[in-house]
Amino acid sequence: MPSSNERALEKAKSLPVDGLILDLEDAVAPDAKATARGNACAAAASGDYGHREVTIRVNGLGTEWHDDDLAAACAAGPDGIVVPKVGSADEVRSLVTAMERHGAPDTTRLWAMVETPGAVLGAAELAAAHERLAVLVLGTNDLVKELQARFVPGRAPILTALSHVVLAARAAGVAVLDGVYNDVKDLDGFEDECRQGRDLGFDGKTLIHPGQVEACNATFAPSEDEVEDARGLLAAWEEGAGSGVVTHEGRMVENLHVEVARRVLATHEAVRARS
Ligand SMILES: CC(C)(COP(=O)(O)OP(=O)(O)OC[C@H]1O[C@@H](n2cnc3c(N)ncnc32)[C@H](O)[C@@H]1OP(=O)(O)O)[C@@H](O)C(=O)NCCC(=O)NCCSC(=O)C[C@H](O)C(=O)O
Ligand SMILES: [Mg+2]
Repeated sequence: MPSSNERALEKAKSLPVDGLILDLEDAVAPDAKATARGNACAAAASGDYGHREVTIRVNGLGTEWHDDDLAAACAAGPDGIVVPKVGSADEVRSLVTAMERHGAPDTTRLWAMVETPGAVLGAAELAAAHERLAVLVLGTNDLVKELQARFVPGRAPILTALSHVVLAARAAGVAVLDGVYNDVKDLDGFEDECRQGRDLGFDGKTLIHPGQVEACNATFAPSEDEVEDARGLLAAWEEGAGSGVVTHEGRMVENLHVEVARRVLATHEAVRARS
């Protein structure tokens, strides 16, 4: 959300979201940058956002605001500092060095936005560049712009890039969030895109409007059917204790499927505890 929008900052205290990105970059006009920076840092330091992870998206490397944004964000100590248009593993390492120089607490992780062709192509190295890097966030608006592609339902022009970044994140063991859906009035299209992101392996989706929260939560949380199926699969596995393979609902079950079922149930429990 734009950190210049005080009503949005207030509203976020009651939204059922896992995390907040308080933006200083593209959602904030140049003459509002300083006010937005002050708002975001005060919000991050306030402790008013409960369980929600609070992050600040600073302006990108090389912009006139980047150094001041980064210094202020490090002092505020949010859960994460989101840096847009990170281009390479070297940039990740120099960002971490700068965070340390500015005295960021260890609990403040780096979130890198992948939104240029170079970053997508180098995503594996970028994702593994430093242990302080915790999350990759797709910037699909910038990516479509840089590719000179078009927004189309189904996102065929950027599917290769989306999957490539999920592969890189999984290989490095960092989380990965899908990009935003711009048409805040088109809930059907939004739901389709959430489902696609979930199917591709994303951990979640970045949102731009409160009206998108419910559908996103419903898509990324395990459904009742998935939970039921996971419980049945674990029961079948326990019944067949000792054999390397059993069947559940006609499907082969091996220990890797047991791991998946346990993850489904753990996610379900985490969501239930939250709600
Ligand atoms: C998209 C919007 C400009 C729409 O704004 P608006 O028409 O004012 O929304 P509503 O009147 O429907 O708002 C209703 C209430 O909800 C609050 N609100 C609106 N948006 C948010 C939000 N993001 N977070 C929290 N609260 C929000 C309003 O204040 C209203 O509250 P109240 O009056 O008290 O009822 C607007 O939604 C918006 O600005 N969205 C965020 C835009 C943004 O953050 N952009 C940057 C991130 S996306 C990006 O950068 C992409 C990436 O880099 C890439 O390359 O892809
Ligand atoms: Mg962008």
